Amino acid sequence: MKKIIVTEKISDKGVALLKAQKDLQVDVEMNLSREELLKRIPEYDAIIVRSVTKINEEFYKHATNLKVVGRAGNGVDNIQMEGATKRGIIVVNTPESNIVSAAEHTIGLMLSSCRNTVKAHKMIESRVWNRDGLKGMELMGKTLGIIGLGRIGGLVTTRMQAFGMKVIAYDPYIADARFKKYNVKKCETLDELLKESDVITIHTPKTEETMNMITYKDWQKCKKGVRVVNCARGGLYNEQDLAKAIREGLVASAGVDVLVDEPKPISPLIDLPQCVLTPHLGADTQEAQDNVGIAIAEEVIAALRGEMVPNAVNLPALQAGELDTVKKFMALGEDLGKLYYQLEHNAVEKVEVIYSGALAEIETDMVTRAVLKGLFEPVLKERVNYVNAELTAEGRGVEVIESKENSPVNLLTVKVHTKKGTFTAAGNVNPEGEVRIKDINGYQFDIEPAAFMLAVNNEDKPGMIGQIGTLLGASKVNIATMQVSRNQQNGVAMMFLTVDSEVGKETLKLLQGLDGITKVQLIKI
Ligand SMILES: NC(=O)c1ccc[n+]([C@@H]2O[C@H](COP(=O)([O-])OP(=O)(O)OC[C@H]3O[C@@H](n4cnc5c(N)ncnc54)[C@H](O)[C@@H]3O)[C@@H](O)[C@H]2O)c1
Ligand SMILES: O=C(O)[C@H](O)COP(=O)(O)O
Repeated sequence: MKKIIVTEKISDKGVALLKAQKDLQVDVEMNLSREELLKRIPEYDAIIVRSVTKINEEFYKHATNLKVVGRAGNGVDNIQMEGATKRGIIVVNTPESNIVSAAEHTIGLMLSSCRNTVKAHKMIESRVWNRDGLKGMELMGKTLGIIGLGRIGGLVTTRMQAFGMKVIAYDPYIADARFKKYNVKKCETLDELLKESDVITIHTPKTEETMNMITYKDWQKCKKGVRVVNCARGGLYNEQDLAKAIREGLVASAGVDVLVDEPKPISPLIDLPQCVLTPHLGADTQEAQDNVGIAIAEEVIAALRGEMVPNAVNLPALQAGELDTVKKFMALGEDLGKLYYQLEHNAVEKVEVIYSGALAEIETDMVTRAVLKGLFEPVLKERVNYVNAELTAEGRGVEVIESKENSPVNLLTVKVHTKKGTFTAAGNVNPEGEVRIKDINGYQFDIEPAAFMLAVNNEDKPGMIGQIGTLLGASKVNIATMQVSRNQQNGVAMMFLTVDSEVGKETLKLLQGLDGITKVQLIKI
């Protein structure tokens, strides 16, 4: 039975969904110390975390059985991705599930910091009714600078346009079309945004590039009295520098949901009355947490069962509509890949994956990964999977070339190059949606892959089929299908059989000894 540990609070609905799975054991352990977690993690196949648990190299070294990291939320900066990928651990998150809550909280922080709401509340709490020093700033007509026009940046844009703000944005990684779609002026540089904005809101991920993106000298470039909101990640601006800029009046206010040292409540911003702070509450609404909990439960369950997961962070993204088509070609690619090491034993130097005809139109990245997974599986077993298939090839010095060909025929061809020659296998998915192997080393077939198959090379002469059938019959192996192919009369022919059960070593030896049989190999798919 696979085991999942949940180390941070996710919604009851998410936990209930996990617990409803009969083939999974779920442990919710929210108060484990780091030491306890590292001690227990070898038992688990999957872990579900939020933004606090650090999934780093130290963690992976202990997580010897781990297959899935589920991030119940959006940002994955607490998860070291390279470590997961090289170990074949799939990382899944729920990027869309809490973005509305995060956008609304951004706006809440913007309004409350621009209107001194918290300072005013504190005064009333101490029974003082005094409006002096509490004058705020209206947002209508002001310029809002959005750093990072992604999902949340986009939601904040449309909402603040409704407030009558002019929105400008800096995001060097997105196409101009997105700026147009949101009717937002594109800033070519961060400086341009800093100079023009009355209010700045940050919505980038935390990366090496975005850490400390805004420092003291940058606040000096801004309009005096600029306001800032950060509902993205702690550390995107330098907190010491922002505090200095606020104390000097360069920045009028800050709305802050995230701190660089969180969850420790340590920051120079905390003591400044111009700041409104919340303890990373952007995603903390009933709605977002229900969405996130259910979504992460579904994804982790699917990933543990080896199914395709739409939000796998360390796998290529697939659109919902593509998923079904791609899945079928992945099955074909994996089967073709699996043939090589079961039929040949030479070290692989290069793999070519050729997509012909309509296949060239599909999203091929996952299919190529499936070919590589299938190729290495007979020798590496479960150590290779879709996540680390490309890295596995690279690590073994295998060059991978993917190409697309115009052709009237739809075909997926895998060519495995070795010092001793090239092995070729090709196939397609027929109109009924069934996988078919069409060609092995130039021998034409139409084989429906099965769990147990026999590939036989034999002299092209009478009596070959009969001998094989008789021997397998005597060994109580039932033949499901049998196809014979040859390139030339009286040359070497190839037979391909699917059988209903495993063929024992003894039977294989007897088959190998039959007159005219040159090679017999058992293939397991
Ligand atoms: N406070 C919360 O509770 C909360 C909730 C959800 C998300 N978040 C955080 O909000 C942030 C945004 O989330 P999202 O879903 O909108 O992400 P997203 O990936 O949809 O958008 C991020 C955008 O930032 C841009 N970007 C990256 N580097 C940049 C740079 N150097 N300069 C300018 N732009 C850059 C990207 O091109 C992208 O368009 C993330 O950091 C996420 O972790 C916080
Ligand atoms: O990235 C996110 O989803 C938000 O920052 C929320 O983080 P949390 O799950 O720790 O609240």
